[in-house]
Amino acid sequence: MFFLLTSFVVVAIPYVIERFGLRVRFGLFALLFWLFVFQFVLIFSIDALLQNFATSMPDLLESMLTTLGGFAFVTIGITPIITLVLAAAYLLFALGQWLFDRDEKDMPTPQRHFTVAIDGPAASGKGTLARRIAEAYGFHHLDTGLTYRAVAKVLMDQNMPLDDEFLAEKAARSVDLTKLDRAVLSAHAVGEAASKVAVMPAVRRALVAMQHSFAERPPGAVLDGRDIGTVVCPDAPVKLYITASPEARARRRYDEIRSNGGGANYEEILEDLTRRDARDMGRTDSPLKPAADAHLLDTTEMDIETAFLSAKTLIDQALAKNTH
Ligand SMILES: Nc1ncnc2c1ncn2[C@@H]1O[C@H](COP(=O)(O)OP(=O)(O)OP(=O)(O)O)[C@@H](O)[C@H]1O
Ligand SMILES: Nc1ccn([C@H]2C[C@H](O)[C@@H](COP(=O)(O)O)O2)c(=O)n1
Repeated sequence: MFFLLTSFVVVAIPYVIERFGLRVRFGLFALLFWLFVFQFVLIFSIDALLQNFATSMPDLLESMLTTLGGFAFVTIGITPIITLVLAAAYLLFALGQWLFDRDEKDMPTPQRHFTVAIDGPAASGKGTLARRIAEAYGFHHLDTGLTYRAVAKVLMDQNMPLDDEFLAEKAARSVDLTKLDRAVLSAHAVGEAASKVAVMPAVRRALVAMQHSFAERPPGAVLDGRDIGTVVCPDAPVKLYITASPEARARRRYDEIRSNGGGANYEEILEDLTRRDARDMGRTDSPLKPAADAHLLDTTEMDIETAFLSAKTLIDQALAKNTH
């Protein structure tokens, strides 16, 4: 029993090395190895047998058998050598494969990215929420409204008309995402002009291309605007559509301007927001609307932190799905 068990373990050793050490499935090396051992033992046994047999024979027969034994040893003896060469070649091949696989595993996998798309009307709180999410998750943030404002600012600075699509497209192509100055671009007049240039398809095409590549930055990006979930990032795993009543939004904008030391008229702001909503929702190209799979978040009665916690639940769920 002990002999049987030991023999089994010895026989299994080359297979174990091959299967679990080099992670090769076939067991070819083990087969060649044992074939070699078998051939080797067989040849020596035949040779020894013939030599033994020959000594008990008359001289002539003995020399014939010895010659035959030697001849058999040389010719049949080649087969274990061939087997050995084959086994060695196969072992080298398997070793190479193992090293190659290991190198491939060590290679950095393409970096993953995660996109949060946020849309909504002016002053709904999407920018505030986007910044909060980006900060919490270490994601990049792009306020796409600033890109349209940047186009409008270029045209305004050069006294160019706001309805010339050719000039506006040229301005759009010159936008540098790293140089969007919120302080300069947040002026009321720039926002009004931005809403006008944003209706031009050529401008949108140029800006959407930039926004789309921004969305692919690892480890993740949060983009807020009007068409992020519908056009810029239709495959985003999390899409939020933020709303609030026009009155609540006008109140927030009013408070914002006042707290920055500016003068403001609530009625005028409300009127302005309503006009802006109509233009953003009514244009033909990429109108403001929730994507079919967007989560609606009405923040009229919701403070910033509660809005963030609602978004966080959705993002955490999507992130958990993404890693499985
Ligand atoms: N849930 C909220 N409750 C109260 N105030 C809020 C809330 N969310 C945002 N605000 C405030 O409302 C104002 C407008 O918010 P924000 O700039 O984020 O809106 P927006 O949708 O990005 O606007 P725009 O499209 O014009 O850039 C800010 O002063 C912000 O602090
Ligand atoms: N993805 C976007 C972002 C903005 N716009 C337009 C609509 C707005 O009237 C204007 C300025 O945006 P804000 O900075 O106020 O958010 O830009 C758009 O069409 N698409």
